[in-house]
Amino acid sequence: MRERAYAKINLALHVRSREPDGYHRIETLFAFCEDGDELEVAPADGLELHVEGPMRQDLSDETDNLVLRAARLLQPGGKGASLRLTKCLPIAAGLGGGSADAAAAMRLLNRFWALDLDSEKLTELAASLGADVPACIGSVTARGEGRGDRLQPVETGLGKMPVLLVNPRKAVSTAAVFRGWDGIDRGPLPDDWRAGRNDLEPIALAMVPEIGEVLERLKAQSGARLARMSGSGATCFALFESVVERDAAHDAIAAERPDWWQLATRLR
Ligand SMILES: C[C@](O)(CO)[C@H](O)COP(=O)(O)OP(=O)(O)OC[C@H]1O[C@@H](n2ccc(N)nc2=O)[C@H](O)[C@@H]1O
Ligand SMILES: Nc1ncnc2c1ncn2[C@@H]1O[C@H](COP(=O)(O)OP(=O)(O)OP(=O)(O)O)[C@@H](O)[C@H]1O
Repeated sequence: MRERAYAKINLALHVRSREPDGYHRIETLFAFCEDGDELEVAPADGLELHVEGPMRQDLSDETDNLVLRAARLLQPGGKGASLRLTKCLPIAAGLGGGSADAAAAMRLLNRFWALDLDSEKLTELAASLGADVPACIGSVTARGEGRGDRLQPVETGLGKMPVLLVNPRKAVSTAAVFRGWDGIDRGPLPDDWRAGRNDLEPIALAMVPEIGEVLERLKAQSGARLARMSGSGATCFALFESVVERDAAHDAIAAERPDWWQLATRLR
């Protein structure tokens, strides 16, 4: 049995207020790409996790991996599972990689252990693992409020639009970026998300100047409809009218910055 952990992007993200517990109330539009990490499960006596894939080395201690935390959350007495995670998404990148892994583990183990939890129950349980995990359960385009965990599916009309993701290989701490918010509410997420913003973009950009260069290069590509940072960065995305234009952009950026991470994908 396997599940894919779909890469998350925030098409827009507005920060509205800081709560007394330090978390922030946001309004965001989540979208998901058809590619990401892969998770497989096989029978075992206890719980075990093996990590492989190109981004494996950037993950520290495996015991606090979100996949195992998700598994422990659902594990019924006496059941085991051997999980294999193929880590393709960069870590601390604004793509919700760990959150997508946790959500994929919950969907997978719900089937593997025949727990029969509906997606509403999974989404509710997911909130204890992180703000992005509930959205990653369904992995469909949705408006998120509160911490990003109050969800409303929306139809954007974007379909399976081609997407290019670019990360300058600089990890960004989500907590540090939120701490940099100046407390100014710049207004709600508009109905037309294109007219929105990512309020975390200027904060992350001040911490990682390369984000400016990524955005500049994406915006300069022919056919790029919109380029914006995702989540707390540093990954930025651009939407393209055609696969040909997306792939041309990928090749042009790879030629100029072979050191950057890129993923040519589509919205799911
Ligand atoms: C930036 C986003 O990715 C946008 O989708 C999310 O808001 C963050 O999602 P996440 O990484 O799953 O976040 P969590 O693991 O819950 O929180 C990491 C840290 O980010 C900060 N945090 C997160 C979410 C939120 N609404 N306000 C916050 O201030 C908190 O300091 C928290 O300790
Ligand atoms: N399976 C996992 N994949 C990635 N990170 C994990 C995983 N398990 C635990 N983590 C930890 O979670 C932290 C955040 O990683 P993640 O890649 O999910 O964040 P992100 O891409 O910044 O997400 P966001 O969109 O919220 O900004 C890292 O410090 C990492 O060590």
